[in-house]
Amino acid sequence: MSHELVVETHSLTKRYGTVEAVRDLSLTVERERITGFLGRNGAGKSTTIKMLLGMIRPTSGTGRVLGYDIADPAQSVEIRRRIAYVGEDKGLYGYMTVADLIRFTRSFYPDWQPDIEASLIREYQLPLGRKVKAISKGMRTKLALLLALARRPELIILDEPTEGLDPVSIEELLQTLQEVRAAGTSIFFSSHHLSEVEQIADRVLMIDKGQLVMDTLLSDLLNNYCNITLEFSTQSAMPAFDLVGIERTRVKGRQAWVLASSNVEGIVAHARSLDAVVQVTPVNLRDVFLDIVREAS
Ligand SMILES: Nc1ncnc2c1ncn2[C@@H]1O[C@H](COP(=O)(O)OP(=O)(O)OP(=O)(O)O)[C@@H](O)[C@H]1O
Repeated sequence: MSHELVVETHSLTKRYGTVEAVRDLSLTVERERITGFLGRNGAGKSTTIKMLLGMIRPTSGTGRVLGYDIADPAQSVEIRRRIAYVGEDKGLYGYMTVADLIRFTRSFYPDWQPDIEASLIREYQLPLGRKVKAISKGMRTKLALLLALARRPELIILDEPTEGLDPVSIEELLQTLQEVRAAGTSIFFSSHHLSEVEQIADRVLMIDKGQLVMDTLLSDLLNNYCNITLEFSTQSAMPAFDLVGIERTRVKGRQAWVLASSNVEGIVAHARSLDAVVQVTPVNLRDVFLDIVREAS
C-alpha cells in the first residue's frame, strides 16, 4: 500500500559558510505513520527540520510540507499554522502561568481538543498556577507537548521530544504519540534514543553528515536485515563479493562483515561457494545504526 506524503524534499542542501549541514537530501514522510529521524550529533537533523518549518531557507533544493512550498514565506506561514512543532527551544512565554498559556494557545485553534488538554494536564501533573519560567525543563517539554497535541494537527514534528524527561514521562509520551497516530496524526520525530525509535516508529530515516544513509520500514529492518560474518581462507575472494541485498561491507584481514537487507540465502550460498565460513545473526536498530555511522566515520 502506498501512503500519501506529508513531507517531501528533493536535493535539499543547507550551507553555513563552508559547513554543509544538509547535503542533497531527498526524503519523504508518509501520512499517518510515525517516522523516526536518526543521526549522530551534528548530522543535520535540526537543520532539516528548521528548513521544513520555513525557519531557515535552503541553500538549494526543494521541499513541500502538506503540499506547501517550504521556500515560499507565505506558504511556510501556512505550514506552521497547520502543523505542530516541538523543538529544542520550547519557545514558551515564560511570564504566563501554565493555565494562562494553555488558555491563550487554545484561543488560536478552533479544532482544539479539550479532552486531550484535560487528560494531558492530569497525566503530566502540570502545575497550572505556576509561571512557565519557574517550572522544570521536563515540565516545559510536557507543556509544549500538550500545546502541540491538543491542536490535533495533521502533522506533528518533534525535535528530540524526550530530552529532559524522566523514564516514566518518556513512556507516557511514547504512548501518547501512538494514540495520536492512531487518531490520524502523522508524526516525524528526531531522536538519539534508538530504543524509543524502535518502540514506536513505523519507518526510520537515518542521516549522516547531512546525507540520507538509510530509509526503511522498521518491520523490514527487524524481519529482513541481518549481519553476515564471513571468514575467508584467503583475502583475494573479497573483491568479487558484491550482491543484491548487501547494504554495507566491512573487511578486516580475512574477515568480512556484511549488513544485508535481503537475499540472505543468496549471499550465504555465494560466500560458501568461495569457501568462507559463514555466520548469520539477526540485527536490531542499534546494530544497524552503529554499523552505518561507524563505516561513515
Ligand atoms: N546557525 C549555524 N551556523 C553554522 N553552523 C551551523 C548552524 N546550525 C547548525 N550548524 C552546523 O550544521 C551541522 C548540523 O547541525 P544540526 O544542528 O542540524 O545537527 P543535529 O543532527 O540536529 O545535531 P544534534 O543531534 O547534536 O542536535 C553541524 O555541523 C552544526 O555545527
